[in-house]
Amino acid sequence: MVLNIKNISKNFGGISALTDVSFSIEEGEIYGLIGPNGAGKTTMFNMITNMFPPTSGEITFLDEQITGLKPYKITNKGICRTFQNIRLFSQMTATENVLVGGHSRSKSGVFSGVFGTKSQRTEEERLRVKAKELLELVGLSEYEETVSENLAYGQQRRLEIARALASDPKLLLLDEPAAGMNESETDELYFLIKKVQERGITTLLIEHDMPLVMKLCDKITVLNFGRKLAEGTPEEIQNNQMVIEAYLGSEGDDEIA
Ligand SMILES: Nc1ncnc2c1ncn2[C@@H]1O[C@H](COP(=O)(O)OP(=O)(O)OP(=O)(O)O)[C@@H](O)[C@H]1O
Repeated sequence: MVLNIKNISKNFGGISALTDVSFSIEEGEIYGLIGPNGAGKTTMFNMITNMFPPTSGEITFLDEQITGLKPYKITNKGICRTFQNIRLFSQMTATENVLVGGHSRSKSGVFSGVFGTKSQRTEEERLRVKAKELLELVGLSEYEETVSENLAYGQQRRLEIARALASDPKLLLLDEPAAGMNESETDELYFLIKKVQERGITTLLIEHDMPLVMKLCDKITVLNFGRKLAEGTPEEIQNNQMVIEAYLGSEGDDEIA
């Protein structure tokens, strides 16, 4: 088991964003976390990365308790995330953005290679080779030197994934990677996430694009009003009456079946 979420609750003042949610993810899975708007999905990512501590419950990553660890320590252990809104350094090139991701786990600082010791320069070189390889993986080889704000929307989203992969995660958390993408960009994203899986990386995916979720995920947990409503394979989830009703009653435009 890669990740075990055990009885996680989170209250923000009077709001219960999550109530007693448990699920676990096996190695190599693409695991979907879905639910209507405000269901608590991003809050769950914030619990896993400890942006905020849970009110109660425990999170175990590769048999080690990570609840309460500092976010950078959680990254160092091998969990990396992307955000709902693009958070690239808009004036930096694609390569530089990926290098920043790699440096978040490297021993040397971002620019130390320029002035630093031989071993730091070797490390810098290693990260550059890796950045090149990751840009190829996400289909951005042609854009290595392009300033990220000049990339198309779908390309920026793929660049974010390359940056997250630069820290060599064992678990990748993707928060609505297909948001705002057109159909061909979403198709490319599908193949990219599959390629990430082939590398042995486990993915936890928040996504509103139901056809993509159903095609991609091995298993899914559905949240509704901060509680776990259902868990199962895409087929089980699509046929679950409670899930269908939760989506029909929500104001979002997701369609579960
Ligand atoms: N930092 C915070 N402070 C106060 N309330 C918060 C905070 N973060 C989330 N919430 C509340 O917790 C609930 C769950 O929000 P969350 O963003 O986790 O939902 P979500 O499922 O990711 O929604 P969406 O699909 O719209 O992104 C909401 O009622 C939200 O207002």
